[in-house]
Amino acid sequence: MWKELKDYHKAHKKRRISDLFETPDRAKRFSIEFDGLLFDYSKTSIDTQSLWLLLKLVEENGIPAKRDAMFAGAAINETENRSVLHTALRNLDQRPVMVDDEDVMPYVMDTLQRMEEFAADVRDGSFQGAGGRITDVVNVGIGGSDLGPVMAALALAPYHDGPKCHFISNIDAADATDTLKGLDPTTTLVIVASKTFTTIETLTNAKTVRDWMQAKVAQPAEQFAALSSSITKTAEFGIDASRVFGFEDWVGGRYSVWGPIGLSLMIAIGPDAFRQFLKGAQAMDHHFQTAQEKRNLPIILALVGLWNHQVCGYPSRAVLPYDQRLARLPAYLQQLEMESNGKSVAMDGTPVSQPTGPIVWGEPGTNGQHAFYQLIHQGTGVVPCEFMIAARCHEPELQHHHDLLIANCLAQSEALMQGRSLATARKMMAQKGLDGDELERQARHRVFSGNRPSTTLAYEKLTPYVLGQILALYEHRVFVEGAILGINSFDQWGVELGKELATALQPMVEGTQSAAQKDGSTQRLLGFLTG
Ligand SMILES: O=P(O)(O)OC[C@H]1O[C@](O)(CO)[C@@H](O)[C@@H]1O
Repeated sequence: MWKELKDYHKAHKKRRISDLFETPDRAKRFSIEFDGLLFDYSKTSIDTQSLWLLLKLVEENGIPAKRDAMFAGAAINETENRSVLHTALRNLDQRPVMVDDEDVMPYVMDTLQRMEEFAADVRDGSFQGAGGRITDVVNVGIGGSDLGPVMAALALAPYHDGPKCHFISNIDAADATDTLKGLDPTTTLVIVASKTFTTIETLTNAKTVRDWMQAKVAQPAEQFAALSSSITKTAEFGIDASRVFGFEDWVGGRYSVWGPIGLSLMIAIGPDAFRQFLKGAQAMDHHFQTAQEKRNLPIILALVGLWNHQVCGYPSRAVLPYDQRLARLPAYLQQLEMESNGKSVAMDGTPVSQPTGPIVWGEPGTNGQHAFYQLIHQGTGVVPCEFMIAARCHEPELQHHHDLLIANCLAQSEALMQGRSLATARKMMAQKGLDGDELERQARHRVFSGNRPSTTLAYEKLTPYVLGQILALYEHRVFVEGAILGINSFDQWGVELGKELATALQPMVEGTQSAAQKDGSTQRLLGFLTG
């Protein structure tokens, strides 16, 4: 099917997206409305025929069966022989989910209840620090043990009514130093978040925070909680089992915000709002499992991605939330998408036949407009843009800001599609009184080629429920893209080599081992940095 798709794209390369709107109901036919969301992909070059071909990819690759296998607990993470069951964490109906003939739901619900009880105790002051009621929570984690709660805590800022959340992730001492500055160790709760509890950044930071606390608190371990799948290692660190919230290896790090890794978020927004977050994701799970393929949001979002990257050959995609509180969403999606689908071999170990995941990047609008949009509009490459925007903001008294935000968001996708012709640019310059060569020269700088694809995901308001929907939508998009590409979206071997080499380099940096075996560049840099 790839060949048919590429041939079709080639044959219609010159056609403009704006011309596709000659079909009067295009905006309706190439959009999906579901549960308060509107996903518009009519401003892409996908037409009826290419959509049909793309849907064939879904059929040919057995996506419905693969999806059902994931939800049912099959070990689809074949390189680690693991099930992939982050969906179980938001399976609030408690439909049984079997792993090795055992229903995991009682464990999931028991952990959720323990988290809720602990969060309630922290929020109402039943759980106290040495200096009294907890005022601040510091989550120490990295990657999937950081990005989800960081992103969601910012996204849901209007719902915060608990202690303030802080996050330390980087091994750079600046992160711990700057985060702890101004915090009172006697009223701070530290959550050490690490699935494996072996990650060097997290363990180093956790020890540093413990030392910081030790100066003022006699028993710092009593103000520590842990989120991990290794109860042995958390015990070795000295954290009491009553404050350890576990999850199994069938929850991947970048898919883990729904369970214990979301504890800091739950403490900030409260257990009820956290349940709403889970409910939004659960609604998306249900939609993904039941909606017809061509009306299925994750499937269509995945197909748009495959069309733009694998078929049209655009190397990256930009995530552009017109929602300041989604400022960390691009970073979250970078891990979700690039750690999942940045692979070079198929499930069976043979080289892939298609390029795999694209580069994902982005920033919120309107800030991005005053930074990199120049390249998006007039650069030589095409960057498919994924806009996001809420119908309503949390600040009704500042509605005029939101009106401008909406106008800007819609203006960008319109400009990307329509562009500005040389004829129009010439007219503009003539109106300015230019003529001859100077008119021509100036006009050419003001041409926008247009015909650049974008999608827009519009939602009612950024509530916990909606955030849950959006994140689950993107998770399933990653799954569909990965399954169609035949790769394993749930391992991350590509991060291992760097970790191994860092461990080997440490004694060389400390000066206890010679670097003579290293390449010339590494030796010279080591000399400069440590000499
Ligand atoms: O939660 P852990 O085990 O500390 O791992 C943190 C992160 O490290 C990785 O394993 C690799 O960067 C991610 O997949 C994971 O989210």
